[in-house]
Amino acid sequence: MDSLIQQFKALPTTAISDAMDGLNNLDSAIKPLKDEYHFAGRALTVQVPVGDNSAVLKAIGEAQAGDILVVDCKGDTYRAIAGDFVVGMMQTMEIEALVVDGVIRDLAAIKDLNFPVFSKGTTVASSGKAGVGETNIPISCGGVTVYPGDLIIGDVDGVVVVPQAICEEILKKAKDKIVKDEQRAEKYAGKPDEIRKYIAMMTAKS
Ligand SMILES: O=C([O-])CC(=O)C(=O)O
Repeated sequence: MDSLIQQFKALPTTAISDAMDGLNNLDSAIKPLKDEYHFAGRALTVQVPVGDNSAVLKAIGEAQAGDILVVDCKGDTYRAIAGDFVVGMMQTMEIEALVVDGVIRDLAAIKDLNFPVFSKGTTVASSGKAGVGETNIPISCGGVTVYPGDLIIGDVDGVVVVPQAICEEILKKAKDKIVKDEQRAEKYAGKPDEIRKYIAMMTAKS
């Protein structure tokens, strides 16, 4: 894992989101299958037509170790973009995580794999495999434009996308935000008088 990705992984998504004014987070309906999942990596983008996951298979074949598969399936929640077999292949090919604006199936078996999946939930129906769809193109996933190679970070609070061109700037802002949050917590924790002053300041009419 390169140093930039490692540094992003050390931060909570909330701080990264704050550094981007909350404007580049995926729809909050896209959640981790387990609370402890936390990933960071480069996006390998996938666009599929509703109900067909051929391009997901194509992406698994193209992936580099550490990639995050980010799938735009137009928010469809009827057909699964992957089950335990497809997710198992992602794990074997050293993909780091799957993020999809749709659903998966074989929930229990996927949880047993301990592979980070972030989705809108589960279904029973599988996808067709007609061979259409694209990889490595700009997509829209969960309301956010994702370009191949963008940084994508997910944890229990959600998923945030950092465009490649502003990675360094956002990393610094997110680190600064964490320091500020820590200083604020220290200033107010266990100090009712300070809290009253803070509330008065924040609610004063100008
Ligand atoms: O093959 C599929 O598309 C979905 C599936 O059932 C699996 O991955 O196990």
